[in-house]
Amino acid sequence: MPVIQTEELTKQFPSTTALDRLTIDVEPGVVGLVGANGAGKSTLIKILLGLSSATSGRASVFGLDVTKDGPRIRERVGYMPEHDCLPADVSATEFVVHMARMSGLPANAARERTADTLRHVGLYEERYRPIGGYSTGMKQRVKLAQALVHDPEIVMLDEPTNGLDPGGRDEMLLLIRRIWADFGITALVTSHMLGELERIADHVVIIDGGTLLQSSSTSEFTRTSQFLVVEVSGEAEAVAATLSSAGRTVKRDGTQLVLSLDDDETYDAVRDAVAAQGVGLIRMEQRRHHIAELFGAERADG
Ligand SMILES: Nc1ncnc2c1ncn2[C@@H]1O[C@H](COP(=O)(O)OP(=O)(O)OP(=O)(O)O)[C@@H](O)[C@H]1O
Repeated sequence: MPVIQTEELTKQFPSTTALDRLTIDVEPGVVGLVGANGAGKSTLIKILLGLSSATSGRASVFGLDVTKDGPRIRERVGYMPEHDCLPADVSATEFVVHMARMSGLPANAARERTADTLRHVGLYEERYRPIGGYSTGMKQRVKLAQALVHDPEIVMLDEPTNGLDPGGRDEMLLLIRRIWADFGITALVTSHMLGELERIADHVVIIDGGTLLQSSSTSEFTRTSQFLVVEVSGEAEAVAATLSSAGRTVKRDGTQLVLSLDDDETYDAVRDAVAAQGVGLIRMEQRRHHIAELFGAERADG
């Protein structure tokens, strides 16, 4: 059963249509919600959480209507907001315990769950230091911890890698993947960076100007293309020349050769050319699409 469903969901602000008849189904797993700045990602999350109301259309979480069942939905959902919203002068432990208590956990359970969750996000050592002294990466982890502390069934994470350096981003992505893999908590993750979600998401929903561009499993997005990528240990130029003179269309891409996969004999042609040049064949495989290719390379890196 889908955990999130929307039907013709529309959100009209006075000067802009943030969501325009958006219809999506989200199945359990890690789900990437991708779109450029202003695409409508945060607006969708806020409607799902009952923080904002739709102009028209319907939305449900666990089959519960967001307009009628807000409190019951919020009991089962964790939310990590996009912007910095943490008090500087309290520790991670104090803050996350407070959020756990707000979710209805008794004092002892709140303390235990806080310790477990901060350990899970890698903040156990620093848990008694004031948040004001934390790095951006540590603050993002506190926000993630408060979203997880009441043991939700789904977490909605709005731009969790924002402001992080490449190492911090990788760590955050790994943590998100583990939320699903280790605890079975569905994660709806927004990002304007397509490449990073491709690495961790089971399913990707792409929106643009509030409308759905595509919703597919990640493997469907990254299906194989009609190009063969070849890497050789010796002189790639000579191999390329041999393939060209055998009538093959071949391009150099750095140290790799990329051939149009015209027919089954393409593989044999590569083996022959490699043998003729006396070089080693390191890799020969069908190239896969990257989700970012659908949108142009410039958006792939944010
Ligand atoms: N409270 C509001 N009042 C008026 N317009 C709004 C409001 N909130 C969002 N918008 C507009 O709705 C559109 C969608 O915004 P939204 O924040 O949902 O996009 P987003 O995909 O989350 O982008 P970002 O990553 O920049 O947050 C934008 O054009 C934005 O300016």
